[in-house]
Amino acid sequence: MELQDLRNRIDDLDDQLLNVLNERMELVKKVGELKRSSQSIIYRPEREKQILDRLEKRNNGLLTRQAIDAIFFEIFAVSRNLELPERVSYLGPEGSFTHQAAEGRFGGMSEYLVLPTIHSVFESVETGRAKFGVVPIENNQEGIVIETVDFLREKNLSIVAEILLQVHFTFASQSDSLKDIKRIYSKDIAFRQCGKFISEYLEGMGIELIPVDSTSKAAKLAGQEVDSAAICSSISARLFGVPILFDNIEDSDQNRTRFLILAKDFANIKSGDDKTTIIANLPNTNRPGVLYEFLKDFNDRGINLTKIESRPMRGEAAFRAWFLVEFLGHIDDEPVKEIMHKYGTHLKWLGSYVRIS
Ligand SMILES: C=C(O[C@@H]1C=C(C(=O)O)C=C[C@H]1O)C(=O)O
Repeated sequence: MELQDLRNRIDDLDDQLLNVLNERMELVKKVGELKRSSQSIIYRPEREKQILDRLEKRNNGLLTRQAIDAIFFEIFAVSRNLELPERVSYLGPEGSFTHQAAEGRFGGMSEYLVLPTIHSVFESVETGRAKFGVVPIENNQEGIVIETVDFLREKNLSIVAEILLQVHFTFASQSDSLKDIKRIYSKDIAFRQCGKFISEYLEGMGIELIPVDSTSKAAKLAGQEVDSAAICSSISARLFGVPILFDNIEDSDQNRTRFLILAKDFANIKSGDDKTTIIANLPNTNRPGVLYEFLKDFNDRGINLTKIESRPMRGEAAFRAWFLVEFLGHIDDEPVKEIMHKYGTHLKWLGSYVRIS
């Protein structure tokens, strides 16, 4: 078939797609009206998951699950904006991995509020300046993001969903020869995560490694100086127009960051494959076995714990800790309810949401 024939057929299909999408939007609009009249929540991650799972099962074409997710997350985001535009804040700067995570879930059309600190993201959601906030919570090579964990306890926000992002770093510079590069900008954590690339390609060349606040700031600087380079995300290299010389330069291809979407007073309906996050301020009984007994309650009920992170009780002279605890299951599951009831105000429920990781 000739190129023009193929393109004509693509045009026909696009016409059909456009009609079907418009038809879908009509239905979404009606759902929006129903939700508004019953004051219910617009964003339903568990419904979106159900749609994606169903499509994956039905799929017999070239599209991978990842591709289906990417296309449909965009459709969902456009739909939600039609139901009610909702602003999303995220930990910036633009081009950060959190930006990438937020856009992956809320699409290119949402209104974004770029904020400089994790604290300001929490605050924007608390004050209602944004409906949703996106923050990192952990990296599987570097561990927990302490600021996020501490604000989860301090503030009164709910976890709506989690996002998992595979972290890839690129080496970007306006110079096309490594010999001409005098300095590399990046975040200290990124220098660490790309140690092998740096020692194999750049050692002994007298190149200075300069840590800056964010990888997108690194990209911005590398865009202003021809003899500099940045180790940054591909999204920020593109944002600042710095050519990418090497892609995926991280030591480990297992490098993933987990992000949380936060909102005020949000509760998901059970999806059947959920995760729950709670804060445990266990009773200060001064007897052995308090933590052991708490964990045993999960074990006895066959609840799979996925994380326990210990943090200090600030403002006390004693060395006491509180815990961020995550497990598989939903707050409406009977065994989970039992534990919540047993410990009462010692536990704070942050959310039950569709499990991704
Ligand atoms: C249309 C709805 O609202 C939102 C949009 C969805 C969609 O586009 O299919 C799905 C879930 C919600 O996040 C719905 O709840 O069904």
